[in-house]
Amino acid sequence: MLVKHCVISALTRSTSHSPSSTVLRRQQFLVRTLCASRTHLPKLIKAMSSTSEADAESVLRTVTPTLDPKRHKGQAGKIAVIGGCREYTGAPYFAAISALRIGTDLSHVFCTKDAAPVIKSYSPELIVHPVLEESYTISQFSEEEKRKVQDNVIGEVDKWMERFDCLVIGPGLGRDPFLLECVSKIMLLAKKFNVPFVVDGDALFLVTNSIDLVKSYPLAVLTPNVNEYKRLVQKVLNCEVDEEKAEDQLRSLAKQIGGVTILRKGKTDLISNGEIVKSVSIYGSPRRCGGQGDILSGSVAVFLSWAQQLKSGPESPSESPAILGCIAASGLLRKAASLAFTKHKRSTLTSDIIECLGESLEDICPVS
Ligand SMILES: NC(=O)C1=CN([C@@H]2O[C@H](COP(=O)(O)OP(=O)(O)OC[C@H]3O[C@@H](n4cnc5c(N)ncnc54)[C@H](O)[C@@H]3O)[C@@H](O)[C@H]2O)[C@@H](O)CC1
Ligand SMILES: Nc1ncnc2c1ncn2[C@@H]1O[C@H](COP(=O)(O)OP(=O)(O)OP(=O)(O)O)[C@@H](O)[C@H]1O
Ligand SMILES: [Mg+2]
Repeated sequence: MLVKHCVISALTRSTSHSPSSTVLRRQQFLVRTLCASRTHLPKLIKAMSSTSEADAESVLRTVTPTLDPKRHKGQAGKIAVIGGCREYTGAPYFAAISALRIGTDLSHVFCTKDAAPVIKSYSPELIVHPVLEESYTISQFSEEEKRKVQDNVIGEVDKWMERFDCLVIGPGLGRDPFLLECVSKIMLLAKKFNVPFVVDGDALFLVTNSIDLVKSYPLAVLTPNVNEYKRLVQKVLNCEVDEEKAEDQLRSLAKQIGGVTILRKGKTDLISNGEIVKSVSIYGSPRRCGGQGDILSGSVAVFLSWAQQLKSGPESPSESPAILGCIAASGLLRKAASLAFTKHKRSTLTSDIIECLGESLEDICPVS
C-alpha cells in the first residue's frame, strides 16, 4: 500500500504540475498494473525518471556564465538568425534582440535585401546582412545567373559561419522556393563547420519536406509549434498527433530523426532527444500573441552555446547542451511572459516579454 501511495504521488509530480484527469487515470492504471507484480517496479522507476519536470531554474543557474571582467567581446556568444523577408521583419528581430537581451555579445541577422533596412531601423544593436534573395527579384534571370546568385548568397554566409556559436534558422523566413533552396545549403554549411542550429518557423516547413537536412545531426534543435509539430509527426511517423502518448510520440519522433533535439511548444513544453523526455510547465502567460516562439528560438541559441562552453569544463553536466539550452530557454521565456502579463494583462505584447527577459534572469542568477 505504501509503495502504491509513493508511486502515485511520484508519478503525479513527474508528469505535470496539474495533470488532467485523463493523465491521472492513465497513471493510476499503470500503477495498478505494475503494483500487481513487484518484479516490474524497477521498470516503473525508470519510466518515472525518463519523463520528468525539469528544474529549469537550476539549469539556468548552471549554464549562465558569470560576468567576468577578464572575458572579451564574443566570449559570451555570437548568434546569427537566418530569416526575414518581405512579409516578416518582426520574427527575426524578436529572435536576435532576445539573444542580446539575455546576454550574448553579438547578434547577426541574415535576411533579404527588402527586409534589411526595416530590421536595421528597429535596432542599431543588430548586425544585419542583406544577402538573401527571393524568386521575384531574379525572375528574369537565366538558370546560370540564378546559380551564380545562389553561390553569392552562400559565399556571404560562408565568410562568417566559423565565427558563430549557434544559428537560428527560420523566424520570418517565408516559403519562397529559391530562398529555401539557399537555406538548405546554409544548413549543409553549418554542419560542415559543426555549428549548432535551431530550426524554427518556415525552416521547419523546409526540414519537414527534406528531413535529411537535419537527420542525425546531434547539434540540431527543432522548436515546432502546434501546426509545425503536427506536420512533422504526419511526415516522419506517418500518423496523427496522439496527446495520450505525447511523451512517447515525441521520443519516437526525435529518435526517428536520428537523435536531434525537439522542443515541442505548448501549454507544457516537452523536450526530447530520442532518449529522455523533459517537461517545462512553470509560470507562463495566457496571452498568445505572435512572436513568443521567436523569443524562444533566440534564447535556445544563447543557452545552448553557453551550455556547450560548460561541456569542455571540469564540471560538465550530464545532459547534452541542446537539452540544457531548451530547458533554460523555456523556463526563462515562461517566467518573463508571466512577469509581462502581471504588468500588462490583455495588452501584453511580445516586446513587453522581451523587456522582462533581463529582470527574470536577474531574479534567478543575480549579477553579483
Ligand atoms: N511579427 C512577425 O514577423 C512574426 C512572424 N512570424 C513568422 O510567420 C511565419 C509563419 O509562422 P506561423 O507560426 O504563423 O506558422 P504556422 O504554420 O503555425 O501557421 C501559419 C498560419 O496558417 C494557419 N495554419 C497552419 N497550418 C494549419 C493547419 N494545418 N490547420 C489550420 N490552420 C493552419 C495558422 O493558424 C496560422 O495562421 C514564420 O516565418 C514565423 O516565424 C511569427 O513568428 C509571428 C511573428
Ligand atoms: N497554451 C499555452 N500555455 C502557456 N504557454 C504556452 C502555450 N502555448 C505556448 N506557450 C508558450 O509560448 C511559447 C511559444 O509557443 P508558440 O506555440 O506561441 O510558438 P509559435 O507559434 O512558434 O510562436 P511565433 O508566433 O513566435 O511563431 C512556448 O515555448 C510556450 O512556453
Ligand atoms: Mg513560430
